[in-house]
Amino acid sequence: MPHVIDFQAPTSDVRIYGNHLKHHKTVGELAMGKAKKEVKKERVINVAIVGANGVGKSRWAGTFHGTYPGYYNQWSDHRSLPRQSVEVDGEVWHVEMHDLVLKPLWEAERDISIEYWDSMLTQVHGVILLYDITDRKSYDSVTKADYPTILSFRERPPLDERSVPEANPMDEELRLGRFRRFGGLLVGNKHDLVKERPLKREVSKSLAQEWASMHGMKHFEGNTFEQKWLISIVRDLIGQIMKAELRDKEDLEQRDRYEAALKPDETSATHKPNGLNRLSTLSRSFLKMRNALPRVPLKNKETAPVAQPIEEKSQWSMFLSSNQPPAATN
Ligand SMILES: Nc1nc2c(ncn2[C@@H]2O[C@H](COP(=O)(O)OP(=O)(O)OP(=O)(O)O)[C@@H](O)[C@H]2O)c(=O)[nH]1
Repeated sequence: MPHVIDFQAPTSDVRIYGNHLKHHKTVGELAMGKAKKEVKKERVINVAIVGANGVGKSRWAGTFHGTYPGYYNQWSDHRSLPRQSVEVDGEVWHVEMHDLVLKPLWEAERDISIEYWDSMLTQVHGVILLYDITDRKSYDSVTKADYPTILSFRERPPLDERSVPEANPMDEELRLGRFRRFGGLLVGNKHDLVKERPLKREVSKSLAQEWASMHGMKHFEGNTFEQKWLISIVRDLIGQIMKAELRDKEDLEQRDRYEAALKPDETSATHKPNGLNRLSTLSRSFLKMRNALPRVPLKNKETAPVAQPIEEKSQWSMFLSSNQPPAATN
């Protein structure tokens, strides 16, 4: 699995969907007149902007990509989506923003293409949960329906494995593509409206902040007017993506160590798990120590003390065994 820490050399073309989404490439730019080669790390990532109709997703994506108020329609051709470059710590991240309405999914509409959603929701690196702060329903739907829907797609096995029950659920594809953590942000849009008329606010900031921190996310409020601000939000999201991938990497390494410990050792005649062989050094030194101790002969059966049965007494016996009152002490 590609990780942020471990950038790979370019291999193939960067297509839109599939694991190659996470493709990293390294480009070297030979600065004119300079002997030193300046290397910049680049990466293409996909971000989903999710929310109810009318919260401002298209405008958010359009302003972020610098195409608003031009035509922006993600349904027409995914391959023509623009990429916005965001620099974080000297690394360039080319971000593709996909504006998604998940309502047809959680309402289980019949004519939706599950393959599309499956590839989309399992492959995105980051998610912006967008709501309109003047519309409580939009907040409820993004937190109570959209977010759980995304999680449900990330957690289930790939479509092709669902039809093959005996497939190993932990194969390479699954290790890399599924169960991946993602970066997430909760963003309240149309803040300009409450600035002018505070009574229009339907979602309190503290409520949204609390929800976000409960789900390990950051929360922001703003509007879609300024590209600079939207880029700064995405920069934050990239930070979350990096953290998520680091945690995934740690999980995989831990699981690899665990699996390696359980693998049979080919050099040994008896197929002891590697873990036991590793332990054997420890157990050998323990045996050495034990053998070095002075030997105490074991008592045979006759000389060994015989355990005496404990006389069973009622818990009240101390009061009942004698009718004599305790002798007075002078
Ligand atoms: N006041 C204000 N209006 C906004 C803001 N962002 C978007 N809008 C307006 O909200 C309306 C809906 O915006 P869209 O970007 O089409 O919303 P959407 O979420 O893509 O809606 P659907 O395409 O129906 O899913 C438009 O009239 C936008 O101009 C904002 O930050 N402030």
